Amino acid sequence: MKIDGTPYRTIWPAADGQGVEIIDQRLLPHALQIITLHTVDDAAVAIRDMAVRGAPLIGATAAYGMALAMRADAGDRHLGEAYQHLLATRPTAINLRWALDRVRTHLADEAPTMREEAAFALAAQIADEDVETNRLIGVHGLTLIEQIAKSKPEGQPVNILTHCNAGWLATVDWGTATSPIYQAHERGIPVHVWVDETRPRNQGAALTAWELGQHGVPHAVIPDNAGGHLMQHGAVDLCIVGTDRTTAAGDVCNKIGTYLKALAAYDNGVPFYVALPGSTIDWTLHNGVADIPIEQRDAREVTHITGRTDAGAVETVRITPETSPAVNYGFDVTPARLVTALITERGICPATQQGLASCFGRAQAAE
Ligand SMILES: CSC[C@H]1O[C@H](OP(=O)(O)O)[C@H](O)[C@@H]1O
Repeated sequence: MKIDGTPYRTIWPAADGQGVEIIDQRLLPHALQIITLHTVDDAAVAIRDMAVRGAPLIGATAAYGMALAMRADAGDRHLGEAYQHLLATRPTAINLRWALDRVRTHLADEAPTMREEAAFALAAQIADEDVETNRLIGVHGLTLIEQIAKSKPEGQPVNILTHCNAGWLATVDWGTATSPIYQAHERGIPVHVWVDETRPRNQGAALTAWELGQHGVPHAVIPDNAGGHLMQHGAVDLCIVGTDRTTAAGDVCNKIGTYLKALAAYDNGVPFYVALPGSTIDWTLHNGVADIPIEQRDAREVTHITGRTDAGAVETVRITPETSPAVNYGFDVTPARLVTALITERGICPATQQGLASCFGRAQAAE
């Protein structure tokens, strides 16, 4: 997508061939800072510390991390060490393991002398595939927005609620949940987005709002707890969120608070869609609540908040008593029964084992 009119992706090989460049998302919306990753550890730190985040972008960054590792040492031992080092960064987004497995499998068959070039080529391919996959998610999701638009008075916007950031900043480009929104906006369909701020890291307030503003998409940032009220009063036509891992049975793991939004949607008869690429499906799991590992992050993300003063200084301040402990679960799991459907690059899929298997041409594994 564009930033101040200039096309960007979230990750790309440096022009001088000396590294991989990323947008450091920790500084948005206050500053646009591009940083260069030179080593596999740079990539691991960028994922762990959320300079890059979002399941597909985590996967692409890990793939480039493996390439940087091969540049330093293409031996079998280092291949395995790099895999484990990157895998240990964050536990929930399945795209991390998906990308690492794909790269390790590909490199295992290569002579060490060929691994650096092969790894960078595959990382670039993974990035390019992500862009096209997300564009297709938008194409299919657009049909849902078009259907609702037809039922509304002329000029009235389709009101869409989203949670966290499943935008182009969470992927290499387009985003997952935002791709249908961007494509509807670009076709002149009036849309308005309710942007959950998404405590505690405020990916919605800081990233989704910034993205939508850059693209001219009408939106409003809302407290996480406002969505149910808006749904009760008919202000939400549909919800579209992303996911970090979805089971073969359609249970959806996403940023903490998604489950509560799905419950409110279910109670108010609001369609609740989840946008995802096939790479975010964990075909080995069927019970998301029981089996998906939920990342617990530093309590400081809850006890402190970062913002920019009116004078322009970016500061982090404490918002809780020093004596009060805090607990920081990063994700929750929405059972498939609360999901209207899954928007994928293959089309709109039922959130069922049979629906996903059919969409992705897979034999149904026994539960
Ligand atoms: C398209 S994946 C987006 C997904 O990732 C976010 O988590 P995080 O910012 O912690 O990486 C959030 O769950 C989004 O829905």
